[in-house]
Amino acid sequence: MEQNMLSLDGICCRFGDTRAVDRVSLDIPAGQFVGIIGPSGAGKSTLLRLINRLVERSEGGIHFGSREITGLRGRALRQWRRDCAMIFQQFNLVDRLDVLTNVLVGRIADHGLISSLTMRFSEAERELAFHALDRLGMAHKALERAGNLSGGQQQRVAIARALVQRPHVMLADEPIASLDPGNATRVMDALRRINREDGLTVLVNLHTLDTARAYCDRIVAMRAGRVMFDGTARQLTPDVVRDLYGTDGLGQIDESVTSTSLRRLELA
Ligand SMILES: Nc1ncnc2c1ncn2[C@@H]1O[C@H](COP(=O)(O)OP(=O)(O)OP(=O)(O)O)[C@@H](O)[C@H]1O
Repeated sequence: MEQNMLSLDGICCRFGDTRAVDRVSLDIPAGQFVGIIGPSGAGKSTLLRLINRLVERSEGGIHFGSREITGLRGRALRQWRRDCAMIFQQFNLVDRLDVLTNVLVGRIADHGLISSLTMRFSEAERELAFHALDRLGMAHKALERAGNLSGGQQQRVAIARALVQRPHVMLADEPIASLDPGNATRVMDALRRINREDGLTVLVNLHTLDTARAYCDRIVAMRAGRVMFDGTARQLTPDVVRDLYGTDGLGQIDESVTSTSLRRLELA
């Protein structure tokens, strides 16, 4: 098995009668930048949460290289959660702490209880955190209160916090959904740069087709828990988009997949 290949094999997740994720199988090679698109309720968030075990699968398996993920417990599960860092639409920073300390929180999993509680970090860790901020163009804000930053800046700090975990996989659940276009571009650029420079696998849930087409090596489209399309941006033709979101047009399309982006696709 290819080292660090993330493999989902017939993975299912049910909530009562709802099949949030329904028999999804994907092989994601190390270093791929994968965008997951689809209408609201398609199962995109649940898929990412299954991978990092925030929700449990009903059926199927997940492997990372030779490691079987769905059975991990205790220490091994904590290690896996470090290996696949997650970032969210809400940046989840501690507003009243400074930016550097927020990034250092990403190291806490490596600490014992006492040093975590007192938040004592080594000089090497502080340097690591500072370096991560620098890569995201945020080093100059290191000592500022996190709550004073803009949304885009907070999301870049959240990415820096994820990076100091030294993950192999980055799971990003709608990381730009609450950002203006300029900040959305800065965050997506940062994710792609890290993906290219570190060979980090990135799975990102996106609401806009244009962004998925611009950034992703591979686009996976979901509807009603199933994978309806898996291919490159070039293969995601207007016909495929219409099939995905329904022929009766924009009514079924998630509102942020705008008519403008669809029209642009049609003209392409
Ligand atoms: N914890 C839960 N309990 C019950 N149902 C859930 C839970 N989480 C998700 N669901 C349901 O599973 C389905 C898939 O939800 P999910 O959030 O994964 O979709 P999504 O594609 O990420 O949607 P969105 O783009 O709106 O965030 C939906 O029908 C949702 O209502």
